[in-house]
Amino acid sequence: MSRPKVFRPDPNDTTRPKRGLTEDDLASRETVFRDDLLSGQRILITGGGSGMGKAAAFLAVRLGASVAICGRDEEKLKTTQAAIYEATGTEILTQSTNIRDPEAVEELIATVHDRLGGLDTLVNNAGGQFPQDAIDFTRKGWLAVIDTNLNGTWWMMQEAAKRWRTDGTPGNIINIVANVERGMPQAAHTCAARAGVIYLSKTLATEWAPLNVRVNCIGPGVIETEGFVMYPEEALKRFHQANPMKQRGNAWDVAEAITYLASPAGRFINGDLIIIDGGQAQWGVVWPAGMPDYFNEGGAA
Ligand SMILES: CCCCCCCCCCC/C=C/C(=O)SCCNC(=O)CCNC(=O)[C@H](O)C(C)(C)COP(=O)(O)OP(=O)(O)OC[C@H]1O[C@@H](n2cnc3c(N)ncnc32)[C@H](O)[C@@H]1OP(=O)(O)O
Ligand SMILES: NC(=O)C1=CN([C@@H]2O[C@H](COP(=O)(O)OP(=O)(O)OC[C@H]3O[C@@H](n4cnc5c(N)ncnc54)[C@H](OP(=O)(O)O)[C@@H]3O)[C@@H](O)[C@H]2O)C=CC1
Repeated sequence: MSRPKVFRPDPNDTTRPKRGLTEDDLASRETVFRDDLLSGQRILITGGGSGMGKAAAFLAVRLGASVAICGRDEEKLKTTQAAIYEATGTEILTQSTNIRDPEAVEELIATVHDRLGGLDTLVNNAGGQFPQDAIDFTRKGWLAVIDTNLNGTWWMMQEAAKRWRTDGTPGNIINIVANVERGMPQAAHTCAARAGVIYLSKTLATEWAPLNVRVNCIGPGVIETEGFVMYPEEALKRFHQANPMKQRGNAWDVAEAITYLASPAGRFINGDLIIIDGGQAQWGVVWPAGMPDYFNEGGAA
């Protein structure tokens, strides 16, 4: 199998299909949850302008929550804000923020408290990576992925918790990570960062229990979203073949799990990792987009 050494998506390539759930889907898709399940809750979702974060924002608003979203791209945030308003008549709060910048994170948490009157649940969903063999990572590339997924998530968690401690109010943190239990070739940087977040979360679940702050992670498998643009078409054709259900998940699968943890049903769940991957971790090869020839020669186990 020929594998590109570097794949850089072209933002102007209009030939690639648009992936992920549409705004109409997000506005009307059936949910198992009660209409007012999150009524009164204030929820901040990082990376809420697209993909799973956007789905979680739509669902939370539909279930009565006050929602804030952030991301780097202001236009993306405004588009999502307008779509949610059109679907529900509810205005969400947006603030463009790079989670890698601790001062911007400080401002974001302060704004959310000022504008929503507090914060009940923080969903750290912002993140991502590019596919590359680890040996070829540049220093800048490695640092970009670690800084976003590990440091950025940490700045958010720490700032939210400091405010909860000062105010003496309870808190709930849900970190979206990835399914890294067996590693993932061509995504070693993200595996390192996500493993860091998982064990940070397990530790803080205990350390912050006296503050009445719960911390959990959700590990999605391959979930079809706008973020798929980071991967070549050839690789995308193979993703579902590495799954025993021969399917990809969708953003709603993850949005409903976030909702479960944000709701009173999650009250006694703390320090855990919920995997949503259709069983991929239990089966098959760890290369989501196919193996190099080395592993195929003579038949892989
Ligand atoms: C062949 C395919 C095999 C795939 C198998 C493995 C992976 C499967 C994983 C499947 C499950 C996970 C799926 C998802 O997560 S989908 C969601 C994806 N969404 C995103 O990733 C969006 C957010 N991502 C980003 O914003 C960026 O990737 C990044 C996290 C790096 C953000 O950094 P920044 O904004 O600083 O990025 P820059 O563009 O400035 O780049 C900084 C340096 O990083 C290196 N780089 C960046 N892109 C690539 C690339 N495509 N290939 C190689 N290296 C890259 C590079 O050193 C950049 O610096 P220079 O531009 O100066 O060279
Ligand atoms: N889809 C999948 O199969 C899987 C995804 N994941 C992870 O789930 C999360 C959501 O992914 P998904 O919805 O698929 O993809 P998207 O690319 O749609 O979402 C990623 C979001 O993160 C935001 N983001 C990235 N970097 C930063 C930053 N430095 N500061 C603030 N916001 C940032 C982006 O917004 P903006 O560009 O505006 O900054 C974007 O909205 C990501 O962490 C992803 O890596 C994990 C496993 C599998």
